[in-house]
Amino acid sequence: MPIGVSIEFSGVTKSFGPVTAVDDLSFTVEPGRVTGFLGPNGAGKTTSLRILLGLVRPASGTATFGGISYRELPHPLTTVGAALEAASFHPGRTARNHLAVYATAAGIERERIDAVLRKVGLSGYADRRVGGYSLGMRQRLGLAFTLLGDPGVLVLDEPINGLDPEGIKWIRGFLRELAAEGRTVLVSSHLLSEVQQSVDEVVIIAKGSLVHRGALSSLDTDAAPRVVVDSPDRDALAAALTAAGLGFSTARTGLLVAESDPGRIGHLAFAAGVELSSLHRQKTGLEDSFLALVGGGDSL
Ligand SMILES: Nc1ncnc2c1ncn2[C@@H]1O[C@H](COP(=O)(O)OP(=O)(O)OP(=O)(O)O)[C@@H](O)[C@H]1O
Repeated sequence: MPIGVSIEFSGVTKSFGPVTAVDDLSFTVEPGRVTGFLGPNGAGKTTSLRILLGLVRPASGTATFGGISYRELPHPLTTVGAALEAASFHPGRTARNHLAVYATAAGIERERIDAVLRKVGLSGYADRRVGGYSLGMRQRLGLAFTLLGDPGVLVLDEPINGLDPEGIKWIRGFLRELAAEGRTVLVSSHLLSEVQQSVDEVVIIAKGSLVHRGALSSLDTDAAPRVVVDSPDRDALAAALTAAGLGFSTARTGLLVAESDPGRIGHLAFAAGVELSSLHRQKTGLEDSFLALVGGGDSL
């Protein structure tokens, strides 16, 4: 079993004309865990992964596998398995045939083909034409390809995109299994909810910059505590909050106040003669914390 090496981004910056796609990005991804690389559409995830895989040259900084850039790896296919875009397979050829072409080109022995097909649950379909495969089966074949060289590092761009519920359930277990085998698994997604059940760690970027790095559970506590309060007379409530020097934003269910104690808001409203229709501490789910970090607004 190959040992996973860490993925290291250090001060990576890349612009396309006036657009800064990746901005001084630094983080490390460790083996033995599934790490979610998260951010809204356009945050710079794909560009970062393309830089990591030597497909795009950064303006500055380095992205390496244990200190070695992809292009300098002596055996790239046996070190890193990567699936960036939805793989396109010739519809007239079988899964086995596709993998055989790559295996031959990379000098990988034929036994690996059956091993990877088994691993992704495609053994029974190995000799069928890919044209008849469902999207989920194609995704599995793409993953089989990434595993062909038995790499210690897996880099997967939006692998859950487009999968049906059964496929999603399968891939969650699959990613966990790969990490449990000691591999480094980096999985990008623009939806935290999509990968929440598969990842141990998160790297969150927005507008090309790192906004959060830590265990998935760290997202729960990082969100600033807030109180949600509403009144039949919102304007009067807003005026009372402003007069007390409290910052707030407006959400569908009320005003979100940068304050952890609902009692303080209740007292303040009472003192200002403002009737309240609701008052509670905001329940911050992981998704709320994520959206707050990436500037996605309030999902209340
Ligand atoms: N080849 C390119 N030429 C010009 N602009 C680009 C190019 N590649 C990416 N960009 C821009 O860089 C920014 C980051 O794009 P990127 O695809 O890396 O984001 P992303 O987080 O992967 O988003 P998505 O989930 O939508 O793919 C976007 O503003 C995008 O329009």
